[in-house]
Amino acid sequence: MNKKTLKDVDVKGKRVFCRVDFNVPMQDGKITDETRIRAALPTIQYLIDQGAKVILASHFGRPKGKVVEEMRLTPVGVRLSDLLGKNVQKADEAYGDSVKSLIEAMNEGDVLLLENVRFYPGEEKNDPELAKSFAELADVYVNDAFGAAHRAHASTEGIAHHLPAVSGLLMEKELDVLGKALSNPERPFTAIIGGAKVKDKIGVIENLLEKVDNLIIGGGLAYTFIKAQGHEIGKSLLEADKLDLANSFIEKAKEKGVNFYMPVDAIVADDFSADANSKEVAIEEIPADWEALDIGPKTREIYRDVIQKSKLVIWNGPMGVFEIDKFAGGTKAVAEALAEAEGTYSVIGGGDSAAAVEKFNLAEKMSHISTGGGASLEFMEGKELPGVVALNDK
Ligand SMILES: Nc1ncnc2c1ncn2[C@@H]1O[C@H](COP(=O)(O)OP(=O)(O)OP(=O)(O)O)[C@@H](O)[C@H]1O
Ligand SMILES: O=C(O)[C@H](O)COP(=O)(O)O
Repeated sequence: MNKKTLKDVDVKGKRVFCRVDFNVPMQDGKITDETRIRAALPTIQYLIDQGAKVILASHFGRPKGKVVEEMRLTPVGVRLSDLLGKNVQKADEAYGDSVKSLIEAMNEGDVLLLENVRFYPGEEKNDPELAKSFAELADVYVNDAFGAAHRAHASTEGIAHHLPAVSGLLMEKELDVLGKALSNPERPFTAIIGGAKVKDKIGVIENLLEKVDNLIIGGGLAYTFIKAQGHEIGKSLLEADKLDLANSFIEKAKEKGVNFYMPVDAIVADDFSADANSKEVAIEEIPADWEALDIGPKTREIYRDVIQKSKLVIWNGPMGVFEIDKFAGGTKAVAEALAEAEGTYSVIGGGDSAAAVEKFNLAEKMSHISTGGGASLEFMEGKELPGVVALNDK
């Protein structure tokens, strides 16, 4: 990476504004998945050990520039204190005099968690005044929020123009793993693309077709490809305006010598629900009134085989409606194939695929699970991430 990292600056005794992504799933005030908090610990612990005054900032949810009581970072602060084994002070605001006084009282190695930065309208607008107000709090800026690096906001981009700005350890690791995979992949290199819509994956498919040896398609978006190839798909998800695009991807794969894999069978259901009737059918035999909600057993075998022969696999998007057990088998089969494949480096591109791997208790078996959903997707599209671009060059 050509950007400065935490190891390139001296933070002893300095006030460090450290942007993290503590946007964790929460239900009734309880954190339901703390992966992102744990992923930020190495940077926070490093700053503590170096004797920095650690000022943590994060967004949470989408409060749209207003204070929303349920979106305060208080529960995150409590959990972070437990995980660090030391007191984390929680501010009720994210800048201004009250915050400055709290910082003045800090000793080296102390940790302060600011309030949700999205309570201020200037955050998402990347308001230069708000960026300055954040910068006034500190001597050094560390961006460890890979999950929010695709957003050009005041705490992810604007602030970097006012302070020495470096990446944190998580940011560095994410960029290293994903960057190496895309620029210098071990081969055979396979991408597995699933999820609901073709629309969301156009850029990723386009970019990956230039790089991979195998492209595997699954999930709801697969049925637009199946329809484009002339098969009836019943009530399965269809984006009628993407049929030509789907065919152009298949053509491009042929031209590039990329093996393009689509489902050969499916689990179809007469309703989108847990108690629907369901059955296995060949892909050319999806009944008119049924919808395909998962890849079938023959497809799973083919995909497993490709995975096992790959040296590197990037996976983004589930193979079926994995939230419903009946239609989780295809996603689980892919996760298991990745877990069992020896000598295969597996990169999970965040979001729903990461949630699926967690659900099947296979997270430990993956080589790298990205903490970014949208951010990893944009990275895989080949886009530059504003939160990274703004950091100081080496
Ligand atoms: N065959 C299908 N029919 C309908 N919905 C499907 C099908 N397969 C998968 N899905 C749904 O697609 C959703 C995931 O798609 P989505 O594109 O939102 O996620 P993703 O690709 O993981 O992206 P992100 O990283 O942003 O979370 C899941 O909720 C899943 O139930
Ligand atoms: O959850 C995420 O993908 C990041 O925290 C970014 O959140 P956002 O999509 O609300 O900007």
